[in-house]
Amino acid sequence: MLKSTTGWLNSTTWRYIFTPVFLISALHYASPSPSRGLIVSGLTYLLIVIIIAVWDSRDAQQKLAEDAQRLGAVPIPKVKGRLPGNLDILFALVRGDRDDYCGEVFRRWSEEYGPTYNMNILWADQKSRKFNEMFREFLGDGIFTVDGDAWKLHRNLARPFFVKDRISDFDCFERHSSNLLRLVSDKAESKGDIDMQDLFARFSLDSTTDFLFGHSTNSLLDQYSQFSAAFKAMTHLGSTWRWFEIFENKSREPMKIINSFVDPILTRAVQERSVLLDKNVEHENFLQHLLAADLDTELVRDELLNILLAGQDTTASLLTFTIYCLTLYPYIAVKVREEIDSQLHGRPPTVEDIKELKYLRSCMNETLRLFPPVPFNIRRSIQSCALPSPLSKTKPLYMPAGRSISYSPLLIQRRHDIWGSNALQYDPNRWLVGDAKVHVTNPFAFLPFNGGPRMCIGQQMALNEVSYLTIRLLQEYTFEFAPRQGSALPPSWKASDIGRENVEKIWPVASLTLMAKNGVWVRAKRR
Ligand code: HEM
Repeated sequence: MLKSTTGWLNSTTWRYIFTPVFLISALHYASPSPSRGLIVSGLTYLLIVIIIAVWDSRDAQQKLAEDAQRLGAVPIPKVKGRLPGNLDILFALVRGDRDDYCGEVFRRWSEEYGPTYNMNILWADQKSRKFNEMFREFLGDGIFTVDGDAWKLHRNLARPFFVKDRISDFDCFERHSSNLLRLVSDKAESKGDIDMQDLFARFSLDSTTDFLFGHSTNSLLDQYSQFSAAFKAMTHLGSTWRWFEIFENKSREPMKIINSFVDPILTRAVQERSVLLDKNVEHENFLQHLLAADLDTELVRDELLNILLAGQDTTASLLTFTIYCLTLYPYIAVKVREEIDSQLHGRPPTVEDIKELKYLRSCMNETLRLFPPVPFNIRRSIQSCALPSPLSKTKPLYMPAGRSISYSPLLIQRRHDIWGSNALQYDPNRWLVGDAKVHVTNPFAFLPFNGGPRMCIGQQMALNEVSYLTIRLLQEYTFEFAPRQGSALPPSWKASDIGRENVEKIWPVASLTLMAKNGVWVRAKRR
């Protein structure tokens, strides 16, 4: 279990508030003049707090140094800013997020300090907050937001539903693919541009709700889908909105819309729960699977929203960047289409077909490598430990307990020392020969679905879903990139010899997932 360090009556409160206030009150009353007493008290308070803070900090540093020594580890290199508290580093982060290519600001620091560094903002390592504190209202307690034994319970409960038969429900993919193809067809006929990012977000919302609830949001059939907008709003509120909640609860309206979809389905399913408990009854969707496990209704609701969040944006992101890469490299699109045509001769794919389409899979892997849907991730150290040093000859790095550790699949998967001199090139062939071994020998070299025990549970389902829709699109259309007015890239990118700036036609940005700023606009032509 994770430690709780909060509580208003802890030793910090005593040291910084109660004790100084007690001393000051004593001084104040002992003083002959009230106004002089007030000034003396104020200054004394400040002095006491500074002394305690310095004392505490020295004490803490000493303890950390001893712990590091015990583990035979050295401190992680600290980024050296120019302003006190590394405030300029904080500003650089904000500026980088706004103006630079996704992750570029971190890449620059890694050139200076090595691949692992401590940003040391405001004189402190970043103490972490639990994910569920950030998304409490939206996600409650589900597989994504809980840790320890509670997580194991959720994982064991969910896993059996993600078996081959379930995740290969191509009828579900076909229903929503044909809705999407109809929209593409309309635009192809009118020679209009299409934002594929928007269509893919709706497609994955519709198919994932279908899979989870047995009811689809059908947002592809409704251009002004309220659910789609509300879900987007909730996932993008992230961690900061609570600070502004004093004036307005920004989650109230979107949550009302989300609940108006979820609650009636849940109520109906709960009424039919007794049927689901019969072992001979097959469960058609994840909601029924959870209800049959006799879970509390609120927990069922949380779990469904957790998995909807986990599966929707990520799948949409992979679809978006796959089509983007195929328009950016038309000669690769030609090869993928040839492979699809020779395997399928125009019919929709089966699971077995998808296994045979090795070049398509290589393209998806290459897209996941250069444009991982979760480009940044975060972990928390429960206890202090020694991390293996990325610079092999030095000692391991010391990680104190209770700290946030951010890592970037996007940067790791573009590293030349791991992926070779052509690391930045989109080269599906690397998955067919030689380099494919990289992620076998080092499972953390390629981690779009994460690694370790919390690895994505929906990986195979996502790969089936993305393959299915990509095949259906390529069977019927060719796609050309359509530059969009008002979404020009920074002029400096063309001349840049760093990263992929000079080849990109869209601006990849990181929200919770990787997206294209302003969308991915294409023109479709029927084959
Ligand atoms: C291309 C699509 C996808 C990508 C790239 C992806 C990626 C990831 C990543 C990186 C994690 C680890 C998150 C963390 O612990 O920090 C994760 C977890 C998870 N994913 Fe996916 N995911 C995808 C699709 C899906 C789908 C379609 C589903 C289900 C419908 C799903 C369900 C989950 C669940 C339930 C977890 C939490 C696992 C746990 O904590 O034990 N994902 N995914």
